[in-house]
Amino acid sequence: MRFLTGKPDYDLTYDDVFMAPRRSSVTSRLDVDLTSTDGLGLPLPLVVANMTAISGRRMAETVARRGGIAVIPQDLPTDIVANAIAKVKSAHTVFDTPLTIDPHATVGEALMLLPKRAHQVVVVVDQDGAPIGTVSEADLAGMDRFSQVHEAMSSDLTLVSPDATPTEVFDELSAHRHRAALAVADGRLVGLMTIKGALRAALYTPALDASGRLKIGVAVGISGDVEARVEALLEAGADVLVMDTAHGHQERMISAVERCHAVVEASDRTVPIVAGNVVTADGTADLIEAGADVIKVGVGPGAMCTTRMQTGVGRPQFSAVLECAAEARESGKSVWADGGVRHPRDVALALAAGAGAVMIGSWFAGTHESPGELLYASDGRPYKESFGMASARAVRARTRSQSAFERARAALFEEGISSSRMYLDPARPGVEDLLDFIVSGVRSSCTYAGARDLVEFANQAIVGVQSASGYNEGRPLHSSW
Ligand SMILES: NC(=O)C1=CN([C@@H]2O[C@H](COP(=O)(O)OP(=O)(O)OC[C@H]3O[C@@H](n4cnc5c(N)ncnc54)[C@H](OP(=O)(O)O)[C@@H]3O)[C@@H](O)[C@H]2O)C=CC1
Ligand SMILES: Nc1nc2c(ncn2[C@@H]2O[C@H](COP(=O)(O)O)[C@@H](O)[C@H]2O)c(=O)[nH]1
Repeated sequence: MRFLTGKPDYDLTYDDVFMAPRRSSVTSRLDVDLTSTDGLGLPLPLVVANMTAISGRRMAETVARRGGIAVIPQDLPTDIVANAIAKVKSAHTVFDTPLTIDPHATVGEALMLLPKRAHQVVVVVDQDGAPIGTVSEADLAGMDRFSQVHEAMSSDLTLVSPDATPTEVFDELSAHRHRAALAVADGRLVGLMTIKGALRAALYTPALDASGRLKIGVAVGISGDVEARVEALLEAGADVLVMDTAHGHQERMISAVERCHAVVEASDRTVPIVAGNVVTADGTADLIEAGADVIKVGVGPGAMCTTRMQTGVGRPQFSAVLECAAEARESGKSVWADGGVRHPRDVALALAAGAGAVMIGSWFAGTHESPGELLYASDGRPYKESFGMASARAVRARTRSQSAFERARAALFEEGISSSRMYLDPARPGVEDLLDFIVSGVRSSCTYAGARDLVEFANQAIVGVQSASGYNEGRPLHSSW
């Protein structure tokens, strides 16, 4: 990447910069290869942040099916994490995991299940797991909540083989005008695919491990028994270990990364270690020396973050990524740009600055796949609650096993928001809708830079610095002025 008119001597946020188009021989946005350049080779350079309100197993399997990866937060007990890993590893790599219900369950129960997946279908299965009907919101509308699901279900089903290609499923659904195809093996329901899902399955490549199962990452904090946690996570099948703390450039962290590295080296697994968060070349170099493969960059840009206001510490994210990525490259390593992403352009700019992948948290909180319950505001808008991992709420949960005194002391140091409403975008209520949105933006950015892949993109991007009015000029107007 080079600056259009020279590098300024102050630091820049994503909003401060723009990309200039340049001569290109890339004729189609579909010719761009978005494989991550962080050494993980993810087909999609996107990572779901290790935040309790955002990253659970539904999120993990959905994002991995489209080529990215989710990181399960460090606050969860290891046995629960192992269970989440097992579920994701057993999920179908092409078909969605269906929501299922007993025919004698109530309409109220079906209505509770529907928002759990963006495909908005619940499959009615018999005691042998065979599909006998489906219900959608339209089928349940106006029904008594205590009536039974079999009274509302539609039993005209599109059944396909789990080996059917996305194009075959697309054609079947178009022909039958059905919402979802049900994949059945040996009479049992094994997956579900909507028409949009079929299109996506044809366009995206899943992120798979060496055994052809979906990938998943897990975070490890620096408090507690790092070695025991890492050993257990390796055993459970985690594909990436993310050593994570607010101040990644501290000696306790460096020691934790060294110990994590030693456990991985002694195991029979080759699992990359991501460590952070830092925002300087020195921090990057120290974590790489300790054994990290990827450095997580970002102090204070996160939507749930109060660090900069509390402490004055942090760094504008574009400059932080640019500097840390350059430092990591010197050792053949890479960085994840973590936090502050609110538009597809921010992802493109992070990749232009040299990030190997981009980590997103809060933007994905307002989706069907985030772990929280779907709630409704007084104006009827659906939302999910989100909170920061350094908020009083998260600290209370993390310190559950400590003494009352230790908990009270820890609570003094909150650096995050305890409650925020992340509204579901009516046009993009599922995380895959957001992935489509981001991917189309980033593919297009690459072609403007004449880049066929993300290595070329980071080499060829030309970035300029803009004023606040320059940024505002680029914002669309949804009504006249
Ligand atoms: N990217 C960002 O800008 C930030 C991210 N976070 C996220 O919040 C989560 C919790 O992180 P964290 O608070 O580190 O929790 P941890 O539970 O991992 O604890 C951090 C440990 O480091 C010590 N420590 C020393 N200096 C600091 C410091 N300046 N900030 C925080 N801890 C310090 C703490 O000791 P003691 O309590 O005694 O001081 C504690 O023992 C993580 O997911 C992290 O990524 C949090 C803040 C900023
Ligand atoms: N200072 C804090 N930073 C936090 C907290 N919880 C999470 N985070 C960081 O934000 C990113 C995600 O950023 P987003 O803009 O996409 O939401 C996450 O990965 C952490 O690094 C917090 O409580 N305080």
